[in-house]
Amino acid sequence: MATEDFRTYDVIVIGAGPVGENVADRTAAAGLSTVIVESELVGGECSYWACEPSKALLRPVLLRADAVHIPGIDPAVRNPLDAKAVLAHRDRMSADWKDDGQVEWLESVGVELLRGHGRLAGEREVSVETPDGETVRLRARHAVALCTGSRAALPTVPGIEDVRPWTSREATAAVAAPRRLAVVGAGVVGIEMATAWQSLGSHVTLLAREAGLLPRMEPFAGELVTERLREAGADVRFGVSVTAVRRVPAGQSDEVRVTLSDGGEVVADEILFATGRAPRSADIGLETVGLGPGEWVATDDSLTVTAVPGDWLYAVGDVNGRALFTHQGKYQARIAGAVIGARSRGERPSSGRWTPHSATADGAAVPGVVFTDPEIATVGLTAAMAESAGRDVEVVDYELGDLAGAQQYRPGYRGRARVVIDRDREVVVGATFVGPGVSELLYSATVAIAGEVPVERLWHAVPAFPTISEVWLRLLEARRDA
Ligand SMILES: Cc1cc2nc3c(=O)[nH]c(=O)nc-3n(C[C@H](O)[C@H](O)[C@H](O)COP(=O)(O)OP(=O)(O)OC[C@H]3O[C@@H](n4cnc5c(N)ncnc54)[C@H](O)[C@@H]3O)c2cc1C
Ligand SMILES: NC(=O)c1ccc[n+]([C@@H]2O[C@H](COP(=O)([O-])OP(=O)(O)OC[C@H]3O[C@@H](n4cnc5c(N)ncnc54)[C@H](O)[C@@H]3O)[C@@H](O)[C@H]2O)c1
Repeated sequence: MATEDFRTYDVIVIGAGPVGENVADRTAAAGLSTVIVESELVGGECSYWACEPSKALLRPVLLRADAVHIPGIDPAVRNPLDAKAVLAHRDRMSADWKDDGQVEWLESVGVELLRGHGRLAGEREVSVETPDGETVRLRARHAVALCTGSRAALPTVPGIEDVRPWTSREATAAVAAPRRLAVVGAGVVGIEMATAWQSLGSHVTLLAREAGLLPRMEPFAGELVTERLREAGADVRFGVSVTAVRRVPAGQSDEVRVTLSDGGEVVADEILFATGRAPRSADIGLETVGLGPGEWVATDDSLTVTAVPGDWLYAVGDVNGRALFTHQGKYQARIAGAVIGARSRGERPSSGRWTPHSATADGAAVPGVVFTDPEIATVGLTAAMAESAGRDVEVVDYELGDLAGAQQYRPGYRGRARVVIDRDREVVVGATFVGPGVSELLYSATVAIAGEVPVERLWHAVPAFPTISEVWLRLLEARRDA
Protein backbone atom coordinates (compact mmCIF):
# COMPACT_ATOMS: atom_id res chain seq x y z
CA MET A 1 0.00 0.00 0.00
CA ALA A 2 1.46 3.36 -1.07
CA THR A 3 0.56 6.56 0.69
CA GLU A 4 0.93 9.74 -1.35
CA ASP A 5 1.40 13.26 -0.08
CA PHE A 6 -1.67 15.46 0.01
CA ARG A 7 -3.17 16.52 -3.30
CA THR A 8 -4.69 19.95 -2.84
CA TYR A 9 -7.84 21.26 -4.56
CA ASP A 10 -10.11 24.21 -3.90
CA VAL A 11 -13.11 21.91 -3.47
CA ILE A 12 -13.54 18.20 -2.73
CA VAL A 13 -16.92 16.59 -3.42
CA ILE A 14 -17.57 13.12 -1.97
CA GLY A 15 -20.20 11.23 -4.00
CA ALA A 16 -20.90 11.68 -7.71
CA GLY A 17 -24.65 11.19 -7.74
CA PRO A 18 -26.79 13.85 -9.43
CA VAL A 19 -26.22 16.17 -6.48
CA GLY A 20 -22.44 15.81 -6.20
CA GLU A 21 -22.14 16.26 -9.96
CA ASN A 22 -24.06 19.52 -9.76
CA VAL A 23 -22.09 20.88 -6.81
CA ALA A 24 -18.86 20.11 -8.72
CA ASP A 25 -20.22 21.69 -11.90
CA ARG A 26 -21.04 24.91 -10.07
CA THR A 27 -17.74 25.16 -8.17
CA ALA A 28 -15.74 24.42 -11.34
CA ALA A 29 -17.79 27.08 -13.14
CA ALA A 30 -16.81 29.50 -10.34
CA GLY A 31 -13.17 28.90 -11.31
CA LEU A 32 -12.39 26.59 -8.37
CA SER A 33 -10.30 23.45 -8.92
CA THR A 34 -12.64 20.60 -8.04
CA VAL A 35 -12.21 16.87 -7.52
CA ILE A 36 -15.13 14.46 -7.13
CA VAL A 37 -14.77 11.10 -5.39
CA GLU A 38 -17.03 8.19 -6.37
CA SER A 39 -17.02 4.63 -5.03
CA GLU A 40 -19.54 3.10 -7.48
CA LEU A 41 -20.97 4.62 -10.67
CA VAL A 42 -20.84 8.29 -11.61
CA GLY A 43 -24.52 9.29 -11.75
CA GLY A 44 -25.45 7.73 -8.41
CA GLU A 45 -28.57 5.96 -7.27
CA CYS A 46 -30.86 8.08 -9.46
CA SER A 47 -29.34 7.03 -12.77
CA TYR A 48 -29.01 3.30 -12.17
CA TRP A 49 -31.25 2.09 -9.30
CA ALA A 50 -33.87 4.78 -8.71
CA CYS A 51 -35.43 7.51 -10.89
CA GLU A 52 -34.30 6.44 -14.36
CA PRO A 53 -34.95 2.68 -14.25
CA SER A 54 -38.17 3.03 -12.23
CA LYS A 55 -39.64 5.60 -14.59
CA ALA A 56 -38.60 3.49 -17.60
CA LEU A 57 -40.56 0.59 -16.08
CA LEU A 58 -43.57 2.79 -15.32
CA ARG A 59 -43.94 4.83 -18.50
CA PRO A 60 -45.27 1.89 -20.58
CA VAL A 61 -47.69 1.03 -17.74
CA LEU A 62 -49.11 4.55 -17.61
CA LEU A 63 -49.29 4.98 -21.37
CA ARG A 64 -51.19 1.70 -21.69
CA ALA A 65 -53.56 2.72 -18.87
CA ASP A 66 -54.49 5.83 -20.88
CA ALA A 67 -54.52 4.12 -24.28
CA VAL A 68 -57.06 1.44 -23.32
CA HIS A 69 -59.62 4.22 -22.78
CA ILE A 70 -59.07 6.04 -26.07
CA PRO A 71 -61.43 5.10 -28.92
CA GLY A 72 -59.87 4.07 -32.22
CA ILE A 73 -56.67 2.72 -30.75
CA ASP A 74 -55.94 -0.91 -31.61
CA PRO A 75 -57.64 -3.08 -28.94
CA ALA A 76 -54.34 -4.99 -28.80
CA VAL A 77 -53.20 -2.37 -26.26
CA ARG A 78 -55.31 -4.36 -23.79
CA ASN A 79 -52.86 -7.25 -24.09
CA PRO A 80 -50.35 -7.58 -21.27
CA LEU A 81 -47.16 -5.56 -21.67
CA ASP A 82 -44.22 -7.23 -23.37
CA ALA A 83 -42.14 -7.46 -20.19
CA LYS A 84 -38.95 -8.40 -22.03
CA ALA A 85 -39.16 -5.29 -24.22
CA VAL A 86 -39.93 -3.07 -21.22
CA LEU A 87 -36.96 -4.47 -19.29
CA ALA A 88 -34.69 -3.92 -22.31
CA HIS A 89 -35.92 -0.31 -22.46
CA ARG A 90 -35.19 0.00 -18.72
CA ASP A 91 -31.65 -1.26 -19.35
CA ARG A 92 -31.06 1.38 -22.02
CA MET A 93 -32.50 4.14 -19.81
CA SER A 94 -30.09 3.02 -17.07
CA ALA A 95 -27.19 3.27 -19.57
CA ASP A 96 -26.69 -0.49 -19.09
CA TRP A 97 -25.18 0.38 -15.68
CA LYS A 98 -22.14 1.99 -17.34
CA ASP A 99 -21.09 5.52 -16.49
CA ASP A 100 -18.92 6.45 -19.51
CA GLY A 101 -21.33 9.21 -20.61
CA GLN A 102 -21.35 10.86 -17.19
CA VAL A 103 -17.56 10.57 -16.86
CA GLU A 104 -17.24 12.37 -20.20
CA TRP A 105 -19.57 15.08 -18.94
CA LEU A 106 -17.44 15.58 -15.81
CA GLU A 107 -14.39 15.99 -18.03
CA SER A 108 -16.26 18.48 -20.24
CA VAL A 109 -17.00 20.74 -17.24
CA GLY A 110 -13.45 20.54 -15.91
CA VAL A 111 -14.03 18.34 -12.85
CA GLU A 112 -11.45 15.70 -11.93
CA LEU A 113 -12.79 12.26 -11.01
CA LEU A 114 -11.14 10.09 -8.39
CA ARG A 115 -12.62 6.61 -8.04
CA GLY A 116 -12.67 5.19 -4.53
CA HIS A 117 -14.29 5.39 -1.11
CA GLY A 118 -13.92 8.84 0.45
CA ARG A 119 -13.81 9.61 4.15
CA LEU A 120 -13.30 12.85 6.02
CA ALA A 121 -9.97 12.81 7.88
CA GLY A 122 -10.32 15.94 10.01
CA GLU A 123 -10.69 19.57 8.99
CA ARG A 124 -10.61 20.07 5.18
CA GLU A 125 -8.99 16.66 4.68
CA VAL A 126 -10.31 13.58 2.91
CA SER A 127 -8.73 10.19 2.52
CA VAL A 128 -9.72 8.02 -0.44
CA GLU A 129 -9.29 4.28 -0.61
CA THR A 130 -8.93 3.54 -4.32
CA PRO A 131 -10.09 0.30 -6.01
CA ASP A 132 -6.45 -0.91 -6.23
CA GLY A 133 -6.00 -0.58 -2.47
CA GLU A 134 -4.07 2.69 -2.38
CA THR A 135 -4.87 5.56 -0.06
CA VAL A 136 -4.94 9.02 -1.63
CA ARG A 137 -4.97 11.98 0.74
CA LEU A 138 -6.73 15.14 -0.35
CA ARG A 139 -6.77 18.60 1.16
CA ALA A 140 -9.32 21.33 0.35
CA ARG A 141 -8.48 25.04 0.31
CA HIS A 142 -12.12 26.09 0.54
CA ALA A 143 -14.71 23.36 0.89
CA VAL A 144 -15.61 19.71 1.26
CA ALA A 145 -19.13 18.74 0.14
CA LEU A 146 -20.66 15.52 1.40
CA CYS A 147 -23.02 14.23 -1.29
CA THR A 148 -23.09 10.54 -0.39
CA GLY A 149 -26.85 10.08 -0.73
CA SER A 150 -29.01 7.46 0.94
CA ARG A 151 -29.59 3.72 0.93
CA ALA A 152 -32.59 1.49 1.57
CA ALA A 153 -33.34 1.06 5.29
CA LEU A 154 -34.31 -2.49 6.22
CA PRO A 155 -36.38 -3.16 9.35
CA THR A 156 -35.34 -5.70 11.98
CA VAL A 157 -37.66 -8.59 11.13
CA PRO A 158 -36.73 -12.12 12.25
CA GLY A 159 -35.33 -14.07 9.27
CA ILE A 160 -34.80 -11.03 7.02
CA GLU A 161 -31.10 -11.70 6.47
CA ASP A 162 -31.87 -15.21 5.13
CA VAL A 163 -34.53 -14.35 2.53
CA ARG A 164 -32.35 -12.32 0.12
CA PRO A 165 -34.84 -9.42 0.32
CA TRP A 166 -35.21 -7.02 -2.56
CA THR A 167 -34.52 -3.36 -1.83
CA SER A 168 -35.11 -0.52 -4.30
CA ARG A 169 -31.94 -1.66 -6.10
CA GLU A 170 -33.24 -5.14 -6.95
CA ALA A 171 -36.75 -3.79 -7.61
CA THR A 172 -35.46 -1.42 -10.26
CA ALA A 173 -32.78 -3.68 -11.78
CA ALA A 174 -34.42 -7.18 -11.72
CA VAL A 175 -34.04 -9.12 -14.98
CA ALA A 176 -37.46 -10.83 -14.86
CA ALA A 177 -40.82 -10.46 -13.13
CA PRO A 178 -41.16 -12.84 -10.17
CA ARG A 179 -44.42 -14.83 -10.34
CA ARG A 180 -45.43 -13.56 -6.87
CA LEU A 181 -43.98 -10.40 -5.30
CA ALA A 182 -44.67 -9.26 -1.74
CA VAL A 183 -44.07 -5.53 -1.18
CA VAL A 184 -43.67 -4.21 2.36
CA GLY A 185 -44.18 -0.46 2.79
CA ALA A 186 -46.82 1.95 1.51
CA GLY A 187 -44.52 4.83 0.58
CA VAL A 188 -43.52 6.05 -2.85
CA VAL A 189 -41.07 3.24 -3.66
CA GLY A 190 -43.56 0.57 -2.54
CA ILE A 191 -46.46 1.79 -4.63
CA GLU A 192 -44.44 2.68 -7.73
CA MET A 193 -42.79 -0.74 -7.75
CA ALA A 194 -46.10 -2.51 -6.99
CA THR A 195 -47.63 -0.70 -9.99
CA ALA A 196 -44.74 -1.61 -12.28
CA TRP A 197 -44.34 -5.29 -11.39
CA GLN A 198 -48.08 -6.01 -11.26
CA SER A 199 -48.27 -4.79 -14.88
CA LEU A 200 -45.14 -6.65 -15.90
CA GLY A 201 -46.64 -10.00 -14.91
CA SER A 202 -46.14 -10.46 -11.16
CA HIS A 203 -48.97 -11.00 -8.72
CA VAL A 204 -48.24 -8.31 -6.14
CA THR A 205 -49.30 -8.36 -2.49
CA LEU A 206 -48.77 -4.92 -0.98
CA LEU A 207 -48.52 -4.88 2.81
CA ALA A 208 -49.12 -1.54 4.53
CA ARG A 209 -48.94 -1.13 8.27
CA GLU A 210 -50.98 2.07 8.08
CA ALA A 211 -54.68 2.43 7.25
CA GLY A 212 -53.92 3.63 3.72
CA LEU A 213 -51.22 4.20 1.13
CA LEU A 214 -48.97 7.28 1.25
CA PRO A 215 -49.85 8.34 4.79
CA ARG A 216 -48.05 11.69 4.51
CA MET A 217 -50.12 12.83 1.52
CA GLU A 218 -53.73 13.96 1.11
CA PRO A 219 -55.85 10.83 1.82
CA PHE A 220 -57.51 10.82 -1.61
CA ALA A 221 -54.12 10.21 -3.28
CA GLY A 222 -53.68 6.82 -1.63
CA GLU A 223 -57.36 5.97 -2.08
CA LEU A 224 -57.34 6.48 -5.86
CA VAL A 225 -54.11 4.49 -6.30
CA THR A 226 -55.46 1.67 -4.09
CA GLU A 227 -58.53 1.41 -6.33
CA ARG A 228 -56.45 1.14 -9.49
CA LEU A 229 -53.94 -1.32 -7.99
CA ARG A 230 -56.80 -3.58 -6.93
CA GLU A 231 -58.44 -3.29 -10.37
CA ALA A 232 -55.09 -4.30 -11.88
CA GLY A 233 -55.18 -7.46 -9.73
CA ALA A 234 -52.90 -6.57 -6.82
CA ASP A 235 -53.78 -7.66 -3.28
CA VAL A 236 -53.52 -4.51 -1.15
CA ARG A 237 -53.72 -5.02 2.62
CA PHE A 238 -53.81 -2.35 5.31
CA GLY A 239 -53.01 -2.39 9.02
CA VAL A 240 -50.67 -5.36 8.80
CA SER A 241 -47.03 -5.66 9.82
CA VAL A 242 -44.54 -8.35 8.95
CA THR A 243 -43.52 -10.28 12.06
CA ALA A 244 -41.22 -12.88 10.46
CA VAL A 245 -39.96 -14.06 7.07
CA ARG A 246 -38.31 -17.30 5.93
CA ARG A 247 -37.30 -18.89 2.66
CA VAL A 248 -38.30 -22.52 2.23
CA PRO A 249 -37.65 -25.02 -0.58
CA ALA A 250 -40.47 -25.23 -3.12
CA GLY A 251 -40.16 -27.58 -6.12
CA GLN A 252 -37.05 -26.73 -8.15
CA SER A 253 -36.60 -23.43 -6.35
CA ASP A 254 -37.67 -21.82 -3.09
CA GLU A 255 -40.24 -19.33 -1.87
CA VAL A 256 -40.65 -16.73 0.86
CA ARG A 257 -43.19 -17.24 3.63
CA VAL A 258 -44.22 -13.94 5.21
CA THR A 259 -45.87 -14.07 8.64
CA LEU A 260 -48.22 -11.18 9.36
CA SER A 261 -49.30 -9.44 12.57
CA ASP A 262 -52.95 -10.45 11.91
CA GLY A 263 -51.96 -14.13 11.99
CA GLY A 264 -52.09 -14.50 8.21
CA GLU A 265 -49.33 -15.63 5.86
CA VAL A 266 -48.33 -14.47 2.40
CA VAL A 267 -46.30 -16.71 0.10
CA ALA A 268 -44.15 -15.06 -2.58
CA ASP A 269 -41.15 -15.71 -4.78
CA GLU A 270 -39.51 -12.41 -3.83
CA ILE A 271 -40.09 -9.83 -1.11
CA LEU A 272 -39.36 -6.13 -1.52
CA PHE A 273 -38.78 -4.05 1.59
CA ALA A 274 -39.67 -0.48 0.59
CA THR A 275 -39.48 0.75 4.16
CA GLY A 276 -37.71 4.08 3.80
CA ARG A 277 -34.17 5.39 3.46
CA ALA A 278 -31.11 5.83 5.68
CA PRO A 279 -28.24 8.26 5.05
CA ARG A 280 -25.01 6.86 3.57
CA SER A 281 -22.99 8.41 6.35
CA ALA A 282 -21.86 5.45 8.49
CA ASP A 283 -18.38 5.21 6.99
CA ILE A 284 -17.47 8.68 5.74
CA GLY A 285 -15.31 9.84 8.65
CA LEU A 286 -17.95 12.01 10.33
CA GLU A 287 -16.43 11.15 13.72
CA THR A 288 -13.18 12.91 12.69
CA VAL A 289 -15.02 16.25 12.72
CA GLY A 290 -17.18 15.57 15.77
CA LEU A 291 -20.33 14.37 14.00
CA GLY A 292 -22.26 11.13 14.59
CA PRO A 293 -21.63 8.38 12.01
CA GLY A 294 -24.75 6.98 10.36
CA GLU A 295 -26.80 10.10 11.04
CA TRP A 296 -28.44 12.54 8.61
CA VAL A 297 -25.98 15.44 8.30
CA ALA A 298 -27.89 18.57 9.32
CA THR A 299 -27.25 21.88 7.58
CA ASP A 300 -28.64 25.39 7.52
CA ASP A 301 -30.31 26.82 4.41
CA SER A 302 -26.91 27.57 2.85
CA LEU A 303 -26.18 23.81 3.05
CA THR A 304 -23.36 24.51 5.49
CA VAL A 305 -22.89 21.94 8.29
CA THR A 306 -23.22 24.39 11.17
CA ALA A 307 -22.18 21.88 13.87
CA VAL A 308 -18.65 21.99 12.40
CA PRO A 309 -16.97 25.41 12.78
CA GLY A 310 -15.18 27.22 9.98
CA ASP A 311 -17.80 27.19 7.17
CA TRP A 312 -15.86 24.65 5.11
CA LEU A 313 -18.11 21.55 5.35
CA TYR A 314 -21.32 21.20 3.32
CA ALA A 315 -23.88 18.38 3.08
CA VAL A 316 -26.03 18.38 -0.02
CA GLY A 317 -28.77 16.08 -1.36
CA ASP A 318 -30.25 12.99 0.28
CA VAL A 319 -27.51 12.78 2.95
CA ASN A 320 -28.84 15.90 4.70
CA GLY A 321 -32.39 14.47 4.85
CA ARG A 322 -34.01 17.79 3.85
CA ALA A 323 -35.93 16.58 0.78
CA LEU A 324 -35.15 13.21 -0.81
CA PHE A 325 -35.62 14.06 -4.49
CA THR A 326 -33.13 14.43 -7.32
CA HIS A 327 -34.52 17.79 -8.44
CA GLN A 328 -34.47 19.21 -4.90
CA GLY A 329 -30.93 17.92 -4.30
CA LYS A 330 -29.80 19.56 -7.55
CA TYR A 331 -31.45 22.80 -6.41
CA GLN A 332 -29.46 22.55 -3.17
CA ALA A 333 -26.34 21.83 -5.26
CA ARG A 334 -26.74 25.05 -7.25
CA ILE A 335 -27.11 26.97 -4.00
CA ALA A 336 -24.19 25.23 -2.25
CA GLY A 337 -22.02 25.91 -5.33
CA ALA A 338 -22.93 29.60 -5.20
CA VAL A 339 -22.21 29.76 -1.44
CA ILE A 340 -18.82 28.05 -1.85
CA GLY A 341 -17.99 30.39 -4.74
CA ALA A 342 -18.93 33.48 -2.71
CA ARG A 343 -16.95 32.42 0.37
CA SER A 344 -13.91 31.56 -1.79
CA ARG A 345 -13.92 35.18 -3.01
CA GLY A 346 -14.07 36.42 0.57
CA GLU A 347 -17.71 37.48 0.19
CA ARG A 348 -20.39 36.82 2.79
CA PRO A 349 -23.24 34.72 1.40
CA SER A 350 -26.45 36.70 1.24
CA SER A 351 -28.80 35.97 4.10
CA GLY A 352 -32.58 35.81 4.16
CA ARG A 353 -35.24 33.81 2.38
CA TRP A 354 -35.32 33.32 -1.41
CA THR A 355 -31.79 34.65 -1.99
CA PRO A 356 -29.29 32.87 -4.30
CA HIS A 357 -27.62 31.47 -1.16
CA SER A 358 -30.65 30.04 0.64
CA ALA A 359 -32.44 26.77 -0.14
CA THR A 360 -35.71 28.35 0.98
CA ALA A 361 -37.84 26.14 -1.26
CA ASP A 362 -36.83 23.09 0.82
CA GLY A 363 -39.15 24.35 3.53
CA ALA A 364 -41.86 25.90 1.39
CA ALA A 365 -42.27 24.36 -2.04
CA VAL A 366 -40.87 20.86 -2.56
CA PRO A 367 -42.53 19.32 -5.63
CA GLY A 368 -42.84 15.56 -6.07
CA VAL A 369 -44.50 13.27 -8.59
CA VAL A 370 -45.48 9.68 -7.89
CA PHE A 371 -45.62 7.88 -11.23
CA THR A 372 -48.49 5.52 -10.44
CA ASP A 373 -51.87 5.05 -12.13
CA PRO A 374 -53.19 7.63 -11.49
CA GLU A 375 -50.24 9.99 -11.15
CA ILE A 376 -49.89 12.02 -7.97
CA ALA A 377 -48.32 15.49 -8.03
CA THR A 378 -47.76 17.38 -4.80
CA VAL A 379 -46.07 20.57 -3.66
CA GLY A 380 -46.05 22.44 -0.37
CA LEU A 381 -48.36 21.63 2.53
CA THR A 382 -51.21 19.17 2.82
CA ALA A 383 -54.29 20.25 4.75
CA ALA A 384 -53.20 18.06 7.70
CA MET A 385 -49.69 19.53 7.74
CA ALA A 386 -51.07 23.08 7.69
CA GLU A 387 -53.48 22.23 10.49
CA SER A 388 -50.85 20.63 12.70
CA ALA A 389 -48.61 23.67 12.15
CA GLY A 390 -51.49 25.81 13.44
CA ARG A 391 -51.85 27.71 10.13
CA ASP A 392 -55.14 29.40 9.28
CA VAL A 393 -55.87 27.83 5.90
CA GLU A 394 -58.75 27.25 3.54
CA VAL A 395 -58.95 23.95 1.65
CA VAL A 396 -60.51 23.89 -1.84
CA ASP A 397 -61.21 20.66 -3.74
CA TYR A 398 -62.24 19.93 -7.32
CA GLU A 399 -63.10 16.70 -9.16
CA LEU A 400 -60.81 16.61 -12.19
CA GLY A 401 -63.20 14.36 -14.12
CA ASP A 402 -65.60 17.33 -14.43
CA LEU A 403 -63.17 19.17 -16.71
CA ALA A 404 -63.65 19.09 -20.47
CA GLY A 405 -59.87 18.85 -20.82
CA ALA A 406 -59.74 15.79 -18.58
CA GLN A 407 -62.43 13.98 -20.60
CA GLN A 408 -60.53 14.84 -23.81
CA TYR A 409 -57.38 13.48 -22.21
CA ARG A 410 -58.94 10.17 -21.19
CA PRO A 411 -62.68 9.45 -21.42
CA GLY A 412 -63.98 8.34 -18.02
CA TYR A 413 -61.22 10.36 -16.33
CA ARG A 414 -61.17 10.17 -12.55
CA GLY A 415 -59.07 12.39 -10.32
CA ARG A 416 -59.07 15.12 -7.77
CA ALA A 417 -57.27 18.37 -6.99
CA ARG A 418 -56.81 20.18 -3.70
CA VAL A 419 -55.22 23.53 -2.96
CA VAL A 420 -54.46 24.83 0.51
CA ILE A 421 -54.68 28.62 0.79
CA ASP A 422 -53.15 30.69 3.58
CA ARG A 423 -56.01 32.95 4.71
CA ASP A 424 -53.79 35.68 6.20
CA ARG A 425 -51.55 36.11 3.18
CA GLU A 426 -54.06 35.05 0.47
CA VAL A 427 -51.50 32.81 -1.24
CA VAL A 428 -51.44 29.12 -2.11
CA VAL A 429 -49.24 27.11 0.29
CA GLY A 430 -50.00 23.58 -0.90
CA ALA A 431 -51.38 21.72 -3.90
CA THR A 432 -52.12 18.07 -4.69
CA PHE A 433 -53.32 16.76 -8.04
CA VAL A 434 -54.22 13.11 -8.52
CA GLY A 435 -55.17 11.86 -11.98
CA PRO A 436 -53.76 10.70 -15.30
CA GLY A 437 -51.25 13.16 -16.76
CA VAL A 438 -51.22 15.55 -13.79
CA SER A 439 -47.44 15.49 -13.42
CA GLU A 440 -47.08 18.30 -15.96
CA LEU A 441 -49.47 20.50 -13.91
CA LEU A 442 -47.11 20.57 -10.98
CA TYR A 443 -44.80 23.30 -12.15
CA SER A 444 -47.69 25.80 -12.26
CA ALA A 445 -48.45 25.08 -8.61
CA THR A 446 -44.77 25.29 -7.70
CA VAL A 447 -44.52 28.74 -9.33
CA ALA A 448 -47.66 29.90 -7.52
CA ILE A 449 -46.23 28.81 -4.15
CA ALA A 450 -42.57 29.80 -4.58
CA GLY A 451 -43.64 33.07 -6.25
CA GLU A 452 -46.19 33.73 -3.50
CA VAL A 453 -48.60 34.78 -6.24
CA PRO A 454 -51.65 36.47 -4.69
CA VAL A 455 -54.78 34.38 -5.26
CA GLU A 456 -56.47 37.47 -6.76
CA ARG A 457 -53.80 37.54 -9.50
CA LEU A 458 -54.37 33.88 -10.36
CA TRP A 459 -57.72 34.93 -11.92
CA HIS A 460 -55.62 36.61 -14.61
CA ALA A 461 -53.53 33.49 -15.32
CA VAL A 462 -55.94 32.08 -17.90
CA PRO A 463 -55.65 28.33 -18.55
CA ALA A 464 -56.15 27.15 -22.13
CA PHE A 465 -59.32 25.26 -23.10
CA PRO A 466 -59.67 22.27 -23.12
CA THR A 467 -56.72 21.32 -20.92
CA ILE A 468 -56.51 19.82 -17.44
CA SER A 469 -54.88 23.08 -16.31
CA GLU A 470 -58.40 24.59 -16.31
CA VAL A 471 -58.53 23.05 -12.86
CA TRP A 472 -56.93 26.28 -11.62
CA LEU A 473 -59.94 28.30 -12.81
CA ARG A 474 -62.39 25.78 -11.38
CA LEU A 475 -60.63 25.86 -7.99
CA LEU A 476 -60.91 29.66 -7.92
CA GLU A 477 -64.58 29.45 -8.87
CA ALA A 478 -65.25 26.76 -6.28
CA ARG A 479 -63.73 29.02 -3.62
CA ARG A 480 -65.66 32.10 -4.81
CA ASP A 481 -68.97 30.23 -4.87
CA ALA A 482 -68.52 28.31 -1.61
C1 LIG B 1 -36.70 3.56 -6.35
C2 LIG B 1 -36.47 5.05 -6.27
C3 LIG B 1 -37.04 5.89 -7.22
C4 LIG B 1 -36.83 7.25 -7.16
N1 LIG B 1 -37.41 8.04 -8.10
C5 LIG B 1 -37.23 9.37 -8.05
C6 LIG B 1 -37.83 10.21 -9.04
O1 LIG B 1 -38.54 9.75 -9.93
N2 LIG B 1 -37.59 11.54 -8.96
C7 LIG B 1 -36.82 12.09 -7.98
O2 LIG B 1 -36.65 13.30 -7.96
N3 LIG B 1 -36.25 11.31 -7.03
C8 LIG B 1 -36.44 9.97 -7.06
N4 LIG B 1 -35.83 9.18 -6.11
C9 LIG B 1 -34.93 9.81 -5.12
C10 LIG B 1 -33.55 10.05 -5.77
O3 LIG B 1 -33.03 8.83 -6.26
C11 LIG B 1 -32.58 10.65 -4.76
O4 LIG B 1 -33.18 11.78 -4.16
C12 LIG B 1 -31.28 11.07 -5.45
O5 LIG B 1 -30.65 9.97 -6.04
C13 LIG B 1 -30.35 11.73 -4.45
O6 LIG B 1 -29.17 12.11 -5.09
P1 LIG B 1 -27.79 12.21 -4.28
O7 LIG B 1 -26.77 12.62 -5.28
O8 LIG B 1 -27.98 12.98 -3.05
O9 LIG B 1 -27.51 10.71 -3.81
P2 LIG B 1 -27.25 9.38 -4.64
O10 LIG B 1 -27.97 9.37 -5.93
O11 LIG B 1 -27.52 8.28 -3.66
O12 LIG B 1 -25.69 9.42 -4.98
C14 LIG B 1 -24.72 9.35 -3.98
C15 LIG B 1 -23.42 8.89 -4.61
O13 LIG B 1 -22.41 8.93 -3.64
C16 LIG B 1 -21.60 7.78 -3.74
N5 LIG B 1 -20.96 7.55 -2.46
C17 LIG B 1 -21.57 7.27 -1.28
N6 LIG B 1 -20.66 7.19 -0.29
C18 LIG B 1 -19.45 7.42 -0.86
C19 LIG B 1 -18.13 7.48 -0.37
N7 LIG B 1 -17.87 7.30 0.94
N8 LIG B 1 -17.12 7.73 -1.23
C20 LIG B 1 -17.37 7.92 -2.54
N9 LIG B 1 -18.60 7.88 -3.07
C21 LIG B 1 -19.63 7.65 -2.24
C22 LIG B 1 -22.59 6.69 -4.14
O14 LIG B 1 -21.93 5.60 -4.74
C23 LIG B 1 -23.48 7.44 -5.11
O15 LIG B 1 -23.00 7.38 -6.42
C24 LIG B 1 -36.04 7.81 -6.12
C25 LIG B 1 -35.46 6.98 -5.16
C26 LIG B 1 -35.67 5.61 -5.22
C27 LIG B 1 -35.04 4.72 -4.19
N1 LIG C 1 -41.24 9.50 -7.90
C1 LIG C 1 -40.39 9.97 -7.00
O1 LIG C 1 -40.04 11.15 -7.00
C2 LIG C 1 -39.81 9.05 -5.99
C3 LIG C 1 -39.90 7.69 -6.14
C4 LIG C 1 -39.37 6.87 -5.16
C5 LIG C 1 -38.74 7.44 -4.07
N2 LIG C 1 -38.65 8.76 -3.96
C6 LIG C 1 -38.02 9.37 -2.77
O2 LIG C 1 -37.46 8.37 -1.96
C7 LIG C 1 -37.95 8.52 -0.64
C8 LIG C 1 -38.01 7.19 0.02
O3 LIG C 1 -39.12 6.42 -0.43
P1 LIG C 1 -39.59 5.16 0.36
O4 LIG C 1 -40.86 4.70 -0.24
O5 LIG C 1 -38.46 4.21 0.49
O6 LIG C 1 -39.81 5.72 1.81
P2 LIG C 1 -41.09 6.40 2.49
O7 LIG C 1 -40.58 6.94 3.76
O8 LIG C 1 -41.81 7.27 1.53
O9 LIG C 1 -42.07 5.18 2.79
C9 LIG C 1 -41.70 4.10 3.59
C10 LIG C 1 -42.94 3.33 3.99
O10 LIG C 1 -42.53 2.15 4.67
C11 LIG C 1 -43.25 2.05 5.87
N3 LIG C 1 -42.45 1.30 6.83
C12 LIG C 1 -41.31 1.71 7.45
N4 LIG C 1 -40.86 0.71 8.26
C13 LIG C 1 -41.72 -0.31 8.13
C14 LIG C 1 -41.80 -1.60 8.69
N5 LIG C 1 -40.89 -2.03 9.56
N6 LIG C 1 -42.82 -2.40 8.32
C15 LIG C 1 -43.75 -1.97 7.44
N7 LIG C 1 -43.72 -0.76 6.86
C16 LIG C 1 -42.74 0.06 7.22
C17 LIG C 1 -43.53 3.46 6.29
O11 LIG C 1 -44.61 3.51 7.19
C18 LIG C 1 -43.85 4.10 4.94
O12 LIG C 1 -45.18 3.90 4.57
C19 LIG C 1 -39.28 9.23 -0.79
O13 LIG C 1 -39.60 9.96 0.35
C20 LIG C 1 -39.08 10.10 -1.97
O14 LIG C 1 -38.58 11.35 -1.54
C21 LIG C 1 -39.18 9.58 -4.89
